Amino acid sequence: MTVTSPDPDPTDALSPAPRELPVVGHLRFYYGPMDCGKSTLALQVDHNQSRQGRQGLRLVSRDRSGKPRISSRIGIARQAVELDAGTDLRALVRARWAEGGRVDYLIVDEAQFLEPAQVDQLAELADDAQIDVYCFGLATDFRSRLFPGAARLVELADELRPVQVDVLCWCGLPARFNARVVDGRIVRAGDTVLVADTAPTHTQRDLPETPPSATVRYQVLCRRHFRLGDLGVDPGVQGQLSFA
Ligand SMILES: Nc1ncnc2c1ncn2[C@@H]1O[C@H](COP(=O)(O)OP(=O)(O)O)[C@@H](O)[C@H]1O
Ligand SMILES: Cc1cn([C@H]2C[C@H](O)[C@@H](COP(=O)(O)O)O2)c(=O)[nH]c1=O
Repeated sequence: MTVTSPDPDPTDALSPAPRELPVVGHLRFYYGPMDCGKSTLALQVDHNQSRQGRQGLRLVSRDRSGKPRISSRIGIARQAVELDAGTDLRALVRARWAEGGRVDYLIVDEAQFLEPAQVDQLAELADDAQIDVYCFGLATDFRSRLFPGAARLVELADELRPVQVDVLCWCGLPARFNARVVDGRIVRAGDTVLVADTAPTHTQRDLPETPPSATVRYQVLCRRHFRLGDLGVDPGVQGQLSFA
């Protein structure tokens, strides 16, 4: 008796035997200059995840509002857990589990301020606890150097995604650089961390080599104008000129 095997499936040669893939979370870093919409995107991702019944935590470090929240200039804001340099992110997740909650995803805004070790903790949560981690933040500081937290994210993240919305330099070119402007002048030295907005605000503390209660703001520039330290015409003055 001859035994014939069933006709081979013509797709067999192309499809290897199905293999169970391990379930893992992903660590993603969405980055871009100030004012490009990172916090807006963070809140959109949170909204879309929770709408599908997934449970997550919103985390933030030093939001411009000075409050524990993720706030977007487009006008929306949500409460978040404030992180400091000593926060163990694995302990935060464990605490939520202990309360009987699930953690399917984490949203981390101002992720440039994370300690490198905290980024390692996020990678551990993605790999070992299958948590999807979405980080949003600046890549580079006012000297165009990678923030330590951003550098670690570049090293460890599964996906690096530049935020798609272009912010423009005063000359019209896309702006990737965040200049720090103190009392109207670009500065190149100082502390890495100085929380402020793109609109001028009075500093909360004295800055080295500047008068007390200076005004500080950030301005996004193209590489050429960042290199030259050329801030263009002050937008307020420009407005007065064009309507004069
Ligand atoms: N009134 C407005 N109408 C439309 N878009 C706005 C308005 N105000 C702010 N935005 C958008 O919000 C962006 C800033 O969003 P935000 O999430 O605060 O940025 P980031 O977190 O990257 O600093 C701006 O680049 C602009 O696209
Ligand atoms: C360039 C630069 C920025 N910062 C601060 C300023 C703001 O508080 C945040 C960035 O906020 P955004 O949501 O991206 O607008 O970071 C800083 O501390 N040091 C810097 O060099």
